[in-house]
Amino acid sequence: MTTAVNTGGLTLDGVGKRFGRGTAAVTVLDDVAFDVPEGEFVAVVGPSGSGKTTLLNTVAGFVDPDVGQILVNGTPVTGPGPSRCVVFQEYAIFPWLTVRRNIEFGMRLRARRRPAAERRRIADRYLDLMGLTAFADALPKTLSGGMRQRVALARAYAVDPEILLMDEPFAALDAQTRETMQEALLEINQKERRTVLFVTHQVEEAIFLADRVVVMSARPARVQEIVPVPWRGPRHHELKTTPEFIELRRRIEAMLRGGHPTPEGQTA
Ligand SMILES: Nc1ncnc2c1ncn2[C@@H]1O[C@H](COP(=O)(O)OP(=O)(O)OP(=O)(O)O)[C@@H](O)[C@H]1O
Repeated sequence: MTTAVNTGGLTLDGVGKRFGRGTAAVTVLDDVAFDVPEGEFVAVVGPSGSGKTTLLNTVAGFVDPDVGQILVNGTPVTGPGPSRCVVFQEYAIFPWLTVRRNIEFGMRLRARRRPAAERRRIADRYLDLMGLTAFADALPKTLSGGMRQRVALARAYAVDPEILLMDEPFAALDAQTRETMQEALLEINQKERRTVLFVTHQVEEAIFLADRVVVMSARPARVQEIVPVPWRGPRHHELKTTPEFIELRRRIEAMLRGGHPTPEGQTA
């Protein structure tokens, strides 16, 4: 079964955010601007504490920017809404619901609510795509961390938002599970192209997953550079050990160590 995928484009237009007042005020985001065209996977990397989560939260509508605006398909974001769905680092799934019910739950909250039989069909599809069919009736506590994140991803895809937002979704997983999850995410996104904004600490993860990597400066976060990732089509972990990949990773890591915005006009 193929489903019409509900995807859209994202624009960040001069987004700025300060927290606190007076001498205690901290500017976290400064004139952040970039586009994520429909169906593109963009990863955001930046030094620790630079404002990556704040950036994602402004797109989610959890945090209001002080200046600038965020547009989803040309419509300004004024708060949280069904056009965007966030996958967090912690397993934001309900412990008292089975895997299937967790996946169906997100769909029940949508304004454009689908009939129960259709919700079930869609849940079946994502159970299958995320390798969860055998665990459909299991409770989350019986699952490993990786499997629980699979449920969170399946639920986000099933909700069918225009934009998927992911905030370090694999950070709590061990290295091997993290690699498996990266491949699982690439696979599902290969089958169903979505617009994704993915925040991560790991440059390697960003390059491996994304079409483009937005490199942020140290706080206040500005866009230092937007780096296109040259590989198209299916990616496998061996890619990470190729000279081209390692060179790109080193380049981005060097930018992060520099940590300061490039002069005006050089930002992408
Ligand atoms: N609600 C808030 N009130 C005040 N300060 C805040 C608030 N939210 C975030 N900050 C501050 O903004 C800065 C950026 O935080 P943020 O979590 O966005 O960075 P990050 O790049 O995601 O960090 P990390 O890489 O460590 O996860 C931090 O100094 C943080 O303390």
